[in-house]
Amino acid sequence: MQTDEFHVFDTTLRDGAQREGITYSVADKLAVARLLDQIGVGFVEGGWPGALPKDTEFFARAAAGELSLRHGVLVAFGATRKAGVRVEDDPQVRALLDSQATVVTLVAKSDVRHVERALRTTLEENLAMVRDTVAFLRAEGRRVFVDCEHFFDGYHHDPEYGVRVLDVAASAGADVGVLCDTNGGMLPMGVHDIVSDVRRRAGIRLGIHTQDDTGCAVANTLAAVDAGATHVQGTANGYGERAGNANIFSVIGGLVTKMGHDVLPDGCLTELQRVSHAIAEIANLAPDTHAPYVGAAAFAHKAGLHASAIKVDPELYNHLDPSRVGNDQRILVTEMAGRASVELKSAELGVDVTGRPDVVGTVVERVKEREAAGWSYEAADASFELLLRDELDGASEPFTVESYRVIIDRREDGRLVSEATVKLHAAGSRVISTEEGNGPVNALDRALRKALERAYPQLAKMELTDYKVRIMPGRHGTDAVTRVLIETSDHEREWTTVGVHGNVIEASWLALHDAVRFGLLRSAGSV
Ligand SMILES: CC(=O)SCCNC(=O)CCNC(=O)[C@H](O)C(C)(C)COP(=O)(O)OP(=O)(O)OC[C@H]1O[C@@H](n2cnc3c(N)ncnc32)[C@H](O)[C@@H]1OP(=O)(O)O
Ligand SMILES: CC(=O)C(=O)O
Repeated sequence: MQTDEFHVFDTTLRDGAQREGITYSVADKLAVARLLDQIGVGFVEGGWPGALPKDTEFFARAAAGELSLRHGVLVAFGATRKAGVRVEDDPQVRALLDSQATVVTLVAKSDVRHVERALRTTLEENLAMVRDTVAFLRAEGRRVFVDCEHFFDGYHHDPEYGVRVLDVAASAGADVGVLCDTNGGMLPMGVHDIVSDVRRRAGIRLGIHTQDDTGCAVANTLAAVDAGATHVQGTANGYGERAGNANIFSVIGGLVTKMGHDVLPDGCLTELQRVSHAIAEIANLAPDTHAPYVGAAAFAHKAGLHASAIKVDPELYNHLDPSRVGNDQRILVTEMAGRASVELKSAELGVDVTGRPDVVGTVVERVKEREAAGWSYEAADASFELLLRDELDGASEPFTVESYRVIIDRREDGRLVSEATVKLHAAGSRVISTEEGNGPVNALDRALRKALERAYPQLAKMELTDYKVRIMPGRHGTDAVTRVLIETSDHEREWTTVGVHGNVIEASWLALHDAVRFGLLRSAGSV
């Protein structure tokens, strides 16, 4: 359990689910809640029971034993009672009790314009709605947090009213008054000033909930903490309505590694990257490669000058040790590489280049020349490793190709039939193989594997899992070239290879050839 001194409150399953494009099933929600518990957040807001049938079911299944949180507690979200309705008669407030959540977050209006124009009630009735609902839930033994919607916008119009809402909530027994930047229009300086002022005037613990419409949600959250908020709300990967919410991983990263707030249980910080990616999978969204702290590129270095300093000390170009948040440093070898980049990349790949400055220099030059011609090694580690090993000691060739041929036959009925023939030498024999495929590259892939299967039965385990083609516009009067990236898997590991040529079939063949060659050398333990 976290201490109560500082709350990390996650709303991935409530506000995060308001992101366009996300639709969780109940099973998804249970899985996300378990993942959030693995990073040790103190509060997991599960949804709005009574408003969404799925959320009602989620709380019922959680209460029936399908969810047991080790670090945090489950929170139900709902609104204050309706205007003019007795709290005990409000079915949505009843649904909050029925959810069996021990903590409830109530959204309350704290901007006079919203009270008058959206709720269409009086300022006094809105205060009574807050008071009645908090007191009712407290009397039923629930812990209550109050999300003050549009607090910052409301403060600009009437700095007194929001504080009155907070005071009413506190006197009715609420634990936290959460200042919400609902429209997400704030900047950190304004958040800091307002939180500081409210902290002096309101008699309740303050929380912060920010949206990312100015791109400042995380900064606004940290500014609020600096000004005295001790409860932060955010969502996994910043998912949320419109531009999203404060990314909880960045907020936690900032709090723990920059501001000295030890807000997670021991051992949880290193789970950040894994949990971020696992939640992206469940949300059916690609993980953001460039996300701070947890993105695959968050500690990836492309510039040669960065690498040369990192070689001396990784701290010189990293804002923190990536392993603290479960991430890794990566060196990218591209046209921007220098000798240090190749040395560090070689070490990362387990290739010893000590005492071979000649090889390092040649590889730098070859990569620069090839990238100028349209190649790209930053996503094709396997092709880079082959290039490096070929320069170092001439990595062995498990097979040599004599020729290949591809035919595309458009039949009278409109059917397209692709057929490829590959002639090669492997394990002392000359082999000729012909295969059909659903396209020319598929036919080539099948013919190549067929030709090699007797010599290398392990090829049966390898499969082409991704194929990307990009036309690179010609430069300085040269023709356009095609770049092909192929991802291959042997069900234990994936590797990516690249091929570039003016002809798409040859570009594909080069990438395919590297893919199979790398796979065979890997299975032989040579790479
Ligand atoms: C800032 C935020 O993101 S808060 C979270 C927002 N999340 C969601 O809206 C997702 C779930 N929402 C829903 O399922 C639906 O919108 C519901 C069930 C909440 C409401 O559905 P309906 O009652 O059909 O919606 P409708 O738009 O007609 O009315 C909303 C009512 O809530 C009232 N209301 C709005 N905010 C509050 C509040 N903080 N406290 C009390 N009542 C409120 C409105 O005045 C309106 O009252 P009325 O019925 O007397 O006119
Ligand atoms: C409560 C909430 O989600 C908001 O005000 O943005």
